[in-house]
Amino acid sequence: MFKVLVSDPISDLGISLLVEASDISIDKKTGLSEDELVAIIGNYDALLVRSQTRVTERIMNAGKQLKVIGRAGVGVDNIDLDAATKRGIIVINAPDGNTITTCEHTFAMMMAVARHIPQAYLKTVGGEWDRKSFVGVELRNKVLGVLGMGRIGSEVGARAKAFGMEVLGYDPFLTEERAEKMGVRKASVEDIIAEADFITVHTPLTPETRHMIGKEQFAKIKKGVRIVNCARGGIIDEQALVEAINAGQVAGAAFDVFEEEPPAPDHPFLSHPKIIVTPHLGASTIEAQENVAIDVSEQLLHILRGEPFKNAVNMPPVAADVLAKLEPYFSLGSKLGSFAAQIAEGPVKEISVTYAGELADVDTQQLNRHVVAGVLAHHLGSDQVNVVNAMHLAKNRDVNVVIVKSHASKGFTNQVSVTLRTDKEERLVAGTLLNGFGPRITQIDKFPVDVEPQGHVLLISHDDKPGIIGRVGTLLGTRDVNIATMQVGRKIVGGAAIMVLGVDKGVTKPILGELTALPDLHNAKEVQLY
Ligand SMILES: NC(=O)C1=CN([C@@H]2O[C@H](COP(=O)(O)OP(=O)(O)OC[C@H]3O[C@@H](n4cnc5c(N)ncnc54)[C@H](O)[C@@H]3O)[C@@H](O)[C@H]2O)C=CC1
Ligand SMILES: O=C(O)C(=O)COP(=O)(O)O
Repeated sequence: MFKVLVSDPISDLGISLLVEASDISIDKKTGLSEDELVAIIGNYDALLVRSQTRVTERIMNAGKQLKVIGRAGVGVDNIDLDAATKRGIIVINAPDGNTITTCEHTFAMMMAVARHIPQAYLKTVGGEWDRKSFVGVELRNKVLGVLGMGRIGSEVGARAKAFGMEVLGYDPFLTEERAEKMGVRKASVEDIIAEADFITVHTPLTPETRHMIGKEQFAKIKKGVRIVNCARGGIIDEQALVEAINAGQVAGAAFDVFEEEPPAPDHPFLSHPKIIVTPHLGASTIEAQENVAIDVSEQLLHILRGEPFKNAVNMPPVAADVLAKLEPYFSLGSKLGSFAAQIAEGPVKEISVTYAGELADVDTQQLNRHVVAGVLAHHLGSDQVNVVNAMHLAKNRDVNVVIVKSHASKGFTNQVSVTLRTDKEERLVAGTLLNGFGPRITQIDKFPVDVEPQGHVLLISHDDKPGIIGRVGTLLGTRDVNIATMQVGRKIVGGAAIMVLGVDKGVTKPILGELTALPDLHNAKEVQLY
């Protein structure tokens, strides 16, 4: 049974998939402090949050069983991603489900600031009939500057055109071609500062976007501009904005998000007549909350059940068609890595993975991680290593990872070869997926073999001499070790050879010692593959 903690208000309907799953038990505990979370997180396999819960390194360290953190929404700035990656905790989000809702909130805010709706409402319900103070402006024929033309920014741009606005878009990834397709003018931040009557920001908060509009920009900004922020507090310098409004440079602002949430009671925005605010409501519609909760619940289930999943925030993205090609190789890849790690002596310096055949043309990043995780799990423990932290751990330990692609496949449609270089030796284990037979180890060092990578495997190196198979069989028999399968590999008659035995149970160190002491036998190692 997997235990999931929901620590922010998340749509019940959206998480019904989890509620109904027989292998999941859910606890909902919202509004917990960091200390309270630290005290209970050790019981949970997954944590589901929105933006309120700050998922700190302390919480993750206490979450000994924590495998996945699900963010029902876009921004993951409330989650310490580095700490999650280090600990191998997968972080997923639901980036698509609240795009339209947040775009619509941006328009609600833009129109509200253009027509002074909140201020007029307050006066009217207070008993005043003031029609003079609230003369607004039209959106039509105005220039809208959109900083950040991602999911939400693009939707805002598209709708702004319906209002008759001219849209200037700035985004480091906005090409001339895409801008043209969207009917948007590709612009620089400077163009937008100089020309826009309304500016709306839709970027994440990063060191680069922090105070993207600050003192310097306000000094040059078009007089009378109105500014909307439904993305993240801090993209616009709050203090500089207040000064620019007070100086008459900026006509008004509408903010859904704050540098610190909730803002302190004496935050200047809360009492400013020209600034309207909402309490981070951008994603708060019934539809968006259902969408994001469904998306994140689906992914969470896959991850907890050990099924392949598409995207994680702390892993490189992989396209569905690429995933379909790679997925069958995940288990083979980690077993090859594990096999190689178990036979190689000495600390690993380099993991070299060669993909031959059709895999040579596929983006194998995800598969690389499975191989590397397989190698490292042998040394660091399978509970410590997974596909999220494998590359990070390798780098931290100065283990070089080399990926080689080759179209020569030695007769197999695809072959994955893992070579480990330690400070003592170099070992190679290669394998393939055989149609109808599943994964197979096809080569160990220079010897071709055909071995199912499963269970307990004995790898014996010996001289190719008559009688050796009998001696090994007899010794194992007298020690009550049943041989299920046997393969011998040699390059030349009478030369060096290997024997690969599938055995029904683990072989103890003393038995391995006895095997090694047999005449013409050089080494015996047990490899466990699960
Ligand atoms: N108020 C709310 O409740 C909500 C807020 N958000 C926030 O809205 C923002 C946008 O969300 P999405 O559109 O879904 O994200 P997105 O990732 O689709 O778009 C962000 C865009 O910002 C661009 N960008 C990055 N650095 C930039 C820079 N220095 N200058 C200009 N553009 C830059 C990126 O290239 C990307 O195209 C995020 O910060 C997200 O957390 C999202 C949903 C709800
Ligand atoms: O999805 C986002 O980035 C948001 O900011 C929405 O936050 P929320 O889920 O409403 O706390």
